[in-house]
Amino acid sequence: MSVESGFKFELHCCREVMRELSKELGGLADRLLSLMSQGLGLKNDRLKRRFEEDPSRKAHANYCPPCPAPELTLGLRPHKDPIALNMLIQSLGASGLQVMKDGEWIAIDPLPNALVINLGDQLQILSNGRYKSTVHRAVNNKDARVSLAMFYGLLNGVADPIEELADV
Ligand SMILES: O=C(O)CCC(=O)C(=O)O
Ligand SMILES: [Fe+2]
Repeated sequence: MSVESGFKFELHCCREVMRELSKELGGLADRLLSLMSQGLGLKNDRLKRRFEEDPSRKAHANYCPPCPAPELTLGLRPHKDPIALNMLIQSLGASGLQVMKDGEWIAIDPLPNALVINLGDQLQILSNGRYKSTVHRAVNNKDARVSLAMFYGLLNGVADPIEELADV
């Protein structure tokens, strides 16, 4: 099998897995948004309805190769995700993800069969600051590390909070 046909074969496999994953995570996102709507004192389907107006789903994979001097580099610089939710799958074995809390970096090590749910800027804006977008980064490691981020949010971004939460 040539490299090229091997690659196509891999992509074909990925497409099915990604379709299934996207479907399952879409269901999870809906459940999370329902709980978050309740947390805001809104109707259960309020956030979901807002996202249905202009939905966006994107997958984004990160690969950090083994690094001989991890203390000198970063895998991903500190940032906030610009979307609403990031449902992140981390490869087991190599840690890397860190979240800023009270001025300190906290390691979020991978656990078997666990997702990391990161809130992004769109939820901070929609909730009028009641939910916070997290600052996070990925440090390098002597071992290779892969993460798969499934982003869920509004395609064209958002400028205003949900009407019921806006300051009057
Ligand atoms: O690799 C990670 O754990 C973080 C990934 C991430 O923050 C991103 O893709 O936006
Ligand atoms: Fe991120």
